[in-house]
Amino acid sequence: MTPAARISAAIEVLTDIEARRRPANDALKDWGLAHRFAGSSDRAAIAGLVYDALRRRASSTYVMGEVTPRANMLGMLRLERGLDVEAIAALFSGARFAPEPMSDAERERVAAANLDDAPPHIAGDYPEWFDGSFAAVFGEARVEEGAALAARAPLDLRVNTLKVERDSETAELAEYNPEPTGWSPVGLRIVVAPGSRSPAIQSEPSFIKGGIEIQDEGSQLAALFSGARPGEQVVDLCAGGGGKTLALAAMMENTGQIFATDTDKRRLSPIHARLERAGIRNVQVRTPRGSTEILEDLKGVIDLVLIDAPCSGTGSWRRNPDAKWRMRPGALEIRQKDQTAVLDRAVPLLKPGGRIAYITCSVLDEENGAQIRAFLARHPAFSVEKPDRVAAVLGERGYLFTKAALISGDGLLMTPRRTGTDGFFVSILRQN
Ligand SMILES: C[S@@+](CC[C@H](N)C(=O)[O-])C[C@H]1O[C@@H](n2cnc3c(N)ncnc32)[C@H](O)[C@@H]1O
Repeated sequence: MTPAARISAAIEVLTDIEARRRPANDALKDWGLAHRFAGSSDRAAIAGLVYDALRRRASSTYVMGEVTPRANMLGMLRLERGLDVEAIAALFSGARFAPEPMSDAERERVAAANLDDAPPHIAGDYPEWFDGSFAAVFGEARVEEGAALAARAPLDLRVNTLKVERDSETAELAEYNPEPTGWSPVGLRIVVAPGSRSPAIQSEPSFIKGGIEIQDEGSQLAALFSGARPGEQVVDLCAGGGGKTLALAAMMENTGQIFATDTDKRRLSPIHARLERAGIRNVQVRTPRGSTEILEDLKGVIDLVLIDAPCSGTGSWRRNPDAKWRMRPGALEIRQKDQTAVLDRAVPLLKPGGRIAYITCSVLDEENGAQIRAFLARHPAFSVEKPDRVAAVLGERGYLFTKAALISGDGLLMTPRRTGTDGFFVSILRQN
């Protein structure tokens, strides 16, 4: 396909996403099924265009003065890809399979595109109803924080230290030029150029043999900050597919015991194959059974309960750029109720002096600090561990990390702008 034909296809996919309010991935898959002639490079390029357009939807449509998939694409090519008017006109040529030529008004808009007078939610590319929440956390920096959350994310890997070392995996994956992550001692980062195919990591021998897992550096750090130690008794209460469980098992050197559960059986099911591949022997999966409390026998004996809480996912907008436009205020309220319930469920499991690691991939205080403050009001026997102690697990980089992250009395917040990771909040609640 020509570059112009790819743009037409991407506009078609954006139109489908908007008309049927469906996830970008589903719309892209359907397009692929209906256009089997398109090769894998074409598909990757079209997906790159669609995701970049979604990342910059508010700012692109603002500069073009209309909210349509075509305006979204034109504005994105200018603002995100940095193409000038003539380069865009060459793509919007009206030739066979190319989009219609730009009108005079469109040319003028593209030429004059700038965000100098745009309101924060437009320049930062986030939904307007989040503006109050973003202002509460980031103040004047919310435009830059929003823009960093709208940027493309690198591909991060966690090296499974139960099987291999970071240096050997760096050599194994040399064709992708992986770099050690800045903070996590077990992370590798691969930067993917815009519109290029993401490396097929799942087909790599390193992955198949359990040497690496795909996991954002922020998620790796959240697991590290729990301070899980060899020999401990740990509950992973929201284990889902097991990303954090696997990281905890490696930190605990396959000793002690991790009880992994989740309220949703389907989300839990991939964990079995992942544990097997990673060579993990200290995890017991507790699959939920109706309304029975499956953790009854663990009351009062647990050192650490990890809560990777269900949340808005605002911190992972880099990886799910369409999710931010689909989210509604009602969904946030439901998540907050779940978070409160899951925090309270952790308390009776702890032995005296035990701790809860509360984690979200959200940047909103409603799901982070406000949850912690409400928890402390309900459970005065707990206190928040000081962030410098939490970050001490990073050794000498711990100090720099506490300068980079957003620290409060409630915990620490990572963001793409501040720590170069997805947005993650971590609070360690210790029972006195
Ligand atoms: C952020 S995801 C977990 C991701 C997982 N820990 C990982 O690292 O791959 C949150 C999980 O919480 C689960 N969940 C939602 N409400 C819950 C509750 N009340 N108790 C336990 N888990 C819950 C969801 O099913 C979801 O799998």
